[in-house]
Parts: sequence; C-alpha cells; structure tokens
Amino acid sequence: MTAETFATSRFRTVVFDLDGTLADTAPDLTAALNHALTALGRPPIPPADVRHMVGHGVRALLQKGLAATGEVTEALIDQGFPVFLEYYEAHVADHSHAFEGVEATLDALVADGVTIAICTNKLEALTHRFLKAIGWENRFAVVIGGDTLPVRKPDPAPLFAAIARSGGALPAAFIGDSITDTDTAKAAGIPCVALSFGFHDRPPEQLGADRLIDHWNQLIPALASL
Ligand SMILES: O=C(O)COP(=O)(O)O
Ligand SMILES: [Mg+2]
Repeated sequence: MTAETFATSRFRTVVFDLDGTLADTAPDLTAALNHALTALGRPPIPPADVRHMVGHGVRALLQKGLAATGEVTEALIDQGFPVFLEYYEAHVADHSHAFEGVEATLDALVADGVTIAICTNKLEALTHRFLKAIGWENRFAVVIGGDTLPVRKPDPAPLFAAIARSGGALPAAFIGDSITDTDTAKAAGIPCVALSFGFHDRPPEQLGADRLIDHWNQLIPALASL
C-alpha cells in the first residue's frame, strides 16, 4: 500500500525535524565543517562521522569536529563559527536532498487536512535558505529554528511554538531522527516517530521513540498506529 492510499491518523498537526529527517543534509554540513576545520588548521572529518555529530546546532557541530581533531576551546568555536556559516550559506543545498518518499508523504498528510511544520536546531535563516533552494519554501505552515526562541531542542518550547504558531490544531506528533528529538517530544508529552536512517549518535532502537520507521513510506501507517 502506498502512503497516499492510507487514511491518515488522528493527528491534526505533524511537526518535523529537518536535518536527517526530511533531508539528508550531511554532505553540505560535512563540507562546511571541514572548510571551518581546515581554516583552523585541523584535518577534515569523513562524512560518515559527521552524520553522528548533527542535531544540536552549528556550535555543537564545531565543538564535536574540534574534539575529533584536537583540543576544543570556546575561542576556537567562536573563530570557526563565521567561517562555517559563510561557507554553508553559499552551499546549503549543493549535495543535500530530501529522503525518498518525503514529498509523497507530506502531500498525503496535507491532502488529509494535517498541518505540517518544522522544528529544527538549524538556524532559522539557514533553514529558510535550504527550503528555498530545494523548492519547499511554501510547504510548511511554520519554521521554528535553533535561534527562533531563546531555547532550542531538547527544550520542549520550540516544539510547542511550532504547533501553536501553525494554528494549534491538536493532537500533534513529532517526527525526528536523534535523541534531541525524542527528548524534546518526551519533554512536551507529544508522541514521536523516529527514523532509523537519519543522523544519530546511538543505535536507533535506543532513541526511545514511540515508533521507529525504516522508510518514509512507513510514516503514515506508523502515525495511524499511535
Ligand atoms: O544540528 C543542526 O544544525 C540541526 O539539526 P536538526 O535539523 O536535526 O535539529
Ligand atoms: Mg535531525
């Protein structure tokens, strides 16, 4: 059965994480991180390793990149931050792409009257830039980025804001790929579906999600089962 043939779930708002959930953004994040590390005199990190470092924002990514290649200081993170941003802004979607099945699933949810929103730790401006680059600028009711509020995931406030600012239709569910996302959903008391193929730093079974899916075409059935 395809995503389109399923009646959707009881959920009226579905909020999505971005990196490693809606899109495989690791190639461009890796290039930007390695650009910054090179500028700081560090060796590059293989893309496969960077996939485990994404999900807590740019500064955390730099911190992990520095830790993997030598000492970490706040001063080095401060130095690397603008170098990372300048590169990433110019290459936000050079090699990144939506995961297979995302568009059909989002279309099916919207056709069923579900409001869709994004709650990411990516900076809000970079998120809009990415969405525009892949032609998704009008897809989501609202985007809450890592700097939209004074706090970011795993604080539940950004998830609550994504729901409220997109109309507040309940019940809501959250879809993500990392422990940041499952912790956010738990803190908010909102059901969570995790993807087994996103970016995470532990076996996906240990994320503690209510449902774990291996492909986007399993999302609507998973939501229907919650
Ligand atoms: O770490 C980031 O920059 C963003 O990651 P997220 O979209 O998975 O929240
Ligand atoms: Mg993610």
